Amino acid sequence: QLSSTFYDTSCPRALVAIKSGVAAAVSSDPRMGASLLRLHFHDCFVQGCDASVLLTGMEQNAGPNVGSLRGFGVIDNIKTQLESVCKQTVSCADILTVAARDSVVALGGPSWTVPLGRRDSTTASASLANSDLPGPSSSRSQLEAALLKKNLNTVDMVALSGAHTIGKAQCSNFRTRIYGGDTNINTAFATSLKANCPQSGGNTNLANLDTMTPNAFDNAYYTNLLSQKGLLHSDQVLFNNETTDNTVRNFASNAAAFSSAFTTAMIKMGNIAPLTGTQGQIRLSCSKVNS
Ligand code: HEM
Ligand SMILES: [Ca+2]
Ligand SMILES: [Ca+2]
Repeated sequence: QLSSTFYDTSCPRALVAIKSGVAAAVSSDPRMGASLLRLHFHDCFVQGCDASVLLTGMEQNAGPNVGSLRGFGVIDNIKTQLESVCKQTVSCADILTVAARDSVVALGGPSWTVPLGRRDSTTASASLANSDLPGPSSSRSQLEAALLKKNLNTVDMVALSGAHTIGKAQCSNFRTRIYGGDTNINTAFATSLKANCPQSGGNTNLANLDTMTPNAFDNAYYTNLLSQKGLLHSDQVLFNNETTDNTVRNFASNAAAFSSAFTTAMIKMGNIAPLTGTQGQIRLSCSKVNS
């Protein structure tokens, strides 16, 4: 059972330290907010929110993760600082969960209270990451199935995808979409993306997931979908003459509705299969299991 007051006596400075570590990192590199948010998502979907994604190797080498995840150094720095004030007390899984919330806040998004008390895994698995993380070419029903497997419903799915209001994606993840693979893409938008994402080569070249406000956590992601300017195939399937269209319209026109659905879904995602009590361990260093 997680509790928002978990560190109130054991490490009262924990939340402030995480917030200031995240704020410093995001102010020198706004994209870091996006990277930390994604790290938390990729953690929670594989074995639960247990910091398995932070262990060097293993899960980090899975398809959706390799050459793509960022932010490990920020988490390591925060952990080092917390170890100096509260020895072996604050888990890496909780640091990552709070850092995801603080990232959203640092980029102008909503805040919420984070339940705490997760412990850290002693294992990680690349094959589990490959099977449980949805990919950018997923259909809407594939996305729904991947989220349902984690007890997240369709509204949660549309809301969580709104995280793509910040951050970037590599050319290899949207090339098919802009070169005729999809018909539900704005022509001028596709043309503009081709300049930095050639048909061959340039696999790691980046484009903003939100073409309007890439460094602001707002509801512009949904407005983009209304004009077929979703960057990934898996973004545009949410607005494609389907049952999720009305939710997209609602979030595009009502920022408060999006904020409320997003915070609800983030808390649900943060509650996926945590290790608690005496399960797992409190790592001393987030990148490796205690020796
Ligand atoms: C619904 C299924 C999802 C799919 C298929 C998906 C897929 C992707 C892909 C392919 C990228 C680009 C990676 C790269 O090119 O290196 C990306 C980036 C990102 N994703 Fe997702 N994602 C999904 C859901 C989520 C969720 C639930 C969150 C968080 C709540 C999230 C947050 C992000 C962020 C913030 C970035 C940008 C990261 C950065 O700039 O470093 N995504 N996603
Ligand atoms: Ca995990
Ligand atoms: Ca935005």
